[in-house]
Amino acid sequence: MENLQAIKQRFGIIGNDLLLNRAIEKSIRVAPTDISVLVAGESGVGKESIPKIIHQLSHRKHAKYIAVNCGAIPEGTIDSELFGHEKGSFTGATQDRKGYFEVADGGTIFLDEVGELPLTTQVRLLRVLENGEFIKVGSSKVQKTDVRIVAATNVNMQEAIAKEKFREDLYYRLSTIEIHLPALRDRKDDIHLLFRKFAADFAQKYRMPTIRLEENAANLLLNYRFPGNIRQLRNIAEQISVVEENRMISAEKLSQYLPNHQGNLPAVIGGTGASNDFATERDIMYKILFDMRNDINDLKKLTLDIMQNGNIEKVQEENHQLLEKIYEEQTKESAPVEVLQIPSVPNTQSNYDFVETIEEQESLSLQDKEIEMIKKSLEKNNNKRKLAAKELGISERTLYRKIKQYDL
Ligand SMILES: Nc1ncnc2c1ncn2[C@@H]1O[C@H](COP(=O)(O)OP(=O)(O)OP(=O)(O)O)[C@@H](O)[C@H]1O
Repeated sequence: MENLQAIKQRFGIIGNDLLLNRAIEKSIRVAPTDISVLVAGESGVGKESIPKIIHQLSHRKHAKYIAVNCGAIPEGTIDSELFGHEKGSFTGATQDRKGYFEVADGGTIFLDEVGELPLTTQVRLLRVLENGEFIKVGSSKVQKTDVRIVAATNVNMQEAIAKEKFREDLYYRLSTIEIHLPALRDRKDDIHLLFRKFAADFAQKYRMPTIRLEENAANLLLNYRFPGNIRQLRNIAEQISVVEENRMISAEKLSQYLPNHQGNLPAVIGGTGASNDFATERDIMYKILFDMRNDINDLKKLTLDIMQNGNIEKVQEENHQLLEKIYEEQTKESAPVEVLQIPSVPNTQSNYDFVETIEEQESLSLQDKEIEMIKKSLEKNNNKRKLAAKELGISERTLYRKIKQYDL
């Protein structure tokens, strides 16, 4: 059996918790067999690494590994995605299409969020599990495939069965072996280890010094419940790494990043909980508006100087400090230097570059805003995707897709 530490390193798994180790050991042991595995655990605990370990340590490792987010595929197309379709079987089916079960023949399919599968698809899946048979949408020909299935869920499957949302027979077929990953709050010894690793990663990514926690902040982190588990811890480490100028983080500072934290620390602005989030948000908005107003005034002055005084060198000399400030800010955001230099002769090419850069930055900041709003809503709704999707005015599936897309 491959060494546990080596596996953790190979798959980027951090932590020494006993339950985590057991889950990995179980994966290693079950890998060489063809047994179906169900990975269970709350959202964000790291379920995705288990099927990868299983596939890589199995005789199937040279064949395909396909991960499917069952919750992210629209109900109308999921059968076609999984099992393929024949040309003309529905409007838009202009060609025959192979499904994942055909493509992954000889390999492994990871069915993430398996509890989201529609009941009709569950019937098809049961058949594959029982005898390796499936039928393409719109076809009558039975095809064979040899695929190992690893599924994952963060919903209580017993409840789903009781509510008749999930077939009991399929559940038993899928969960011949069940591997449970513990919630982060139940593996407290790993919290710091993970935080330090993420802090170091983000320091490298954003080329800034690593953030560190003061002792009381470290204690605060240990006692937080982490409804979003490791995904949430990672996001917190990223937010603090990017936003905080002082790299030594106090408990007071940290508490601003822990939604619904019920600690006794003095609130920085306003009350606690959600209202505090909004108070903080409002203050941030004021600060942004204030900074923007100053920037606009600076730019107005600069433009006026250029218009009134045709001598660029003189304008540069007189506005030395302002230009230095702009230069500094822009290089921090790694914008191209050409944008910041005032050309002494008109240069259409560099003007064009400038427009492009602005557009690119705007679309990037729009994406950032979207990410920020999703994160906020998830935190506010205790990671309940249904509530967050409702609040954001998007479908649960869209939200699910975006969470995956942005790795939230
Ligand atoms: N032990 C770990 N070490 C380092 N990073 C981890 C660990 N566990 C999880 N992560 C990171 O946390 C994030 C969430 O992990 P993952 O997507 O596997 O969670 P999940 O349990 O599948 O969640 P969901 O049920 O919402 O899909 C990922 O960025 C992953 O890399």
